[in-house]
Order: sequence, then structure tokens, then C-alpha cells
Amino acid sequence: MLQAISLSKTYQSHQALNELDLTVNQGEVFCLLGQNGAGKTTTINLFLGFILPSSGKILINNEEISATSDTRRKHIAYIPEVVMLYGNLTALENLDYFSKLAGFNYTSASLTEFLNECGLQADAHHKNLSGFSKGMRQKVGIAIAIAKDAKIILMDEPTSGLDPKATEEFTQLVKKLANEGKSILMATHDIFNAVNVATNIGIMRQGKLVHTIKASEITASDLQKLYLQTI
Ligand SMILES: Nc1ncnc2c1ncn2[C@@H]1O[C@H](COP(=O)(O)OP(=O)(O)OP(=O)(O)O)[C@@H](O)[C@H]1O
Repeated sequence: MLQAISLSKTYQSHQALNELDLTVNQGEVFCLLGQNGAGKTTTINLFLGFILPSSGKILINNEEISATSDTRRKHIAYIPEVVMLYGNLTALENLDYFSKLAGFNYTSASLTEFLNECGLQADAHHKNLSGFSKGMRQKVGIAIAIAKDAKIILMDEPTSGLDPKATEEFTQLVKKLANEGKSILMATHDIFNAVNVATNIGIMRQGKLVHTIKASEITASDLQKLYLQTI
């Protein structure tokens, strides 16, 4: 479980995040919506420890995380908008390398299984990543998260630039990960996908979370209306 309690971040005099309270339980997908500059990436960067909060707390499994804590690195995986891995290594080599960095030494059969689980076609397993599409890179990134046994996965705009088929594959994969007990937080501009994939949807405005909605209780069209009224 991932939690922010009254989390704030101020840059000079600009408040990028204002007392954010947010919980992503095990098995849940939380989608953060909001205009450019609303504070979505700031939220993710705080959870990742890339930046320090001005005030407030971050908890993982009910335990407060300090700036230097190892818990964060152990439990959280990050899938950025474009997954940057080694272009001159194959999918399997990248997966093997990053698994070993995290302290796991898998057989090639297990590594292959992780890539299969993420839907990367078998003929791509031995190809260099330099030729991979955004969707294929994302699958390798998610395979690394699974191999590292990360309980929490953070994603920044994962569906931007994906074609509809790749978006659908991504959605099914995220749902499967949530069913397996992962906590997933994603920043997105994709209202339709948010309704499809999320458990909860938050709408941010000027650093504040102004609405939190259960995805099962709203249609994409009503969410779009609420979003446009809110921002
Ligand atoms: N390093 C920084 N220094 C100063 N201001 C910053 C810094 N990083 C972010 N901000 C400001 O904080 C606010 C929130 O930015 P953030 O990147 O979190 O928004 P966002 O919701 O992720 O937007 P986008 O959809 O464009 O990614 C913005 O006003 C931004 O200009």
C-alpha cells in the first residue's frame, strides 16, 4: 500500500503540491488526471524520492519512508513515459541486467517467462531494444518491475503515443498486475483509459487533489464533463 499524507512541495514561492492525501491499496489502480502543471509528476517524483517534500509524509505498507530509506527502492518500480533501457542490449539482456542490479539472478527460462507474461512477442526477446516501439519498451519495463518483485508501480503518461491495440494490451496487463496484488499509480491525460483501467481516479488542480472518484461509478463522458468543470 502506498500513501501520501498531507504531502506538499514548494519551489521558491510556487506551491506545486498542496497537502495531498492519497492512498493506493494493494490490488488498486489509481489514475491521476489534471492539466499540465497540476502536480502529477511532482507527486510521482516525491514518491520516487527524486525530490524531497516541503512537508507531509509518504508511507509504504503503513511505514513512514525517510529520504534515505531502502524500502522505497525495494518496493517501488517506475515506468516513465518513455522507458529508457540499454538500446544495444536485447530485451532478455536488459531484463537480466536490471534483475541482477536488484539482487535477483533468474534462469533464462524465468526471464523468458517474465517477458511472455508482459506480452512481448517471442521473436523480440533476442532483439536489441534500439528498434523497439514505445509499447514494446513499456512491456520490458513492466517485466523488470515484476522480476524485481516491486509491490508498487508508478507510471507517468503510460498510454500517450500508444496506438489503440497497444493501449488495450497495456490496459489488460495493468489489470492483471492489480489482480495479482500490485498497487499502481499512474499520471495520465487519457480519460477513457482511466475509466477502463482504474479503481480510483483523482483530478488535480493547482497542486490540490480536488476530486477522488470510484471508476466503477462514472462513465468516461461524465468524467470528461467533471474534468472540464474542475480544471
Ligand atoms: N524544478 C522545478 N522548479 C520550479 N517549479 C517546478 C519544478 N518542477 C515543477 N515545477 C512546477 O510545479 C508545478 C507542477 O508541475 P508538474 O510537472 O508536477 O505538473 P504535471 O501535472 O505533471 O504536468 P504535465 O501534465 O505537464 O506533466 C508546475 O507549475 C511546474 O511549473
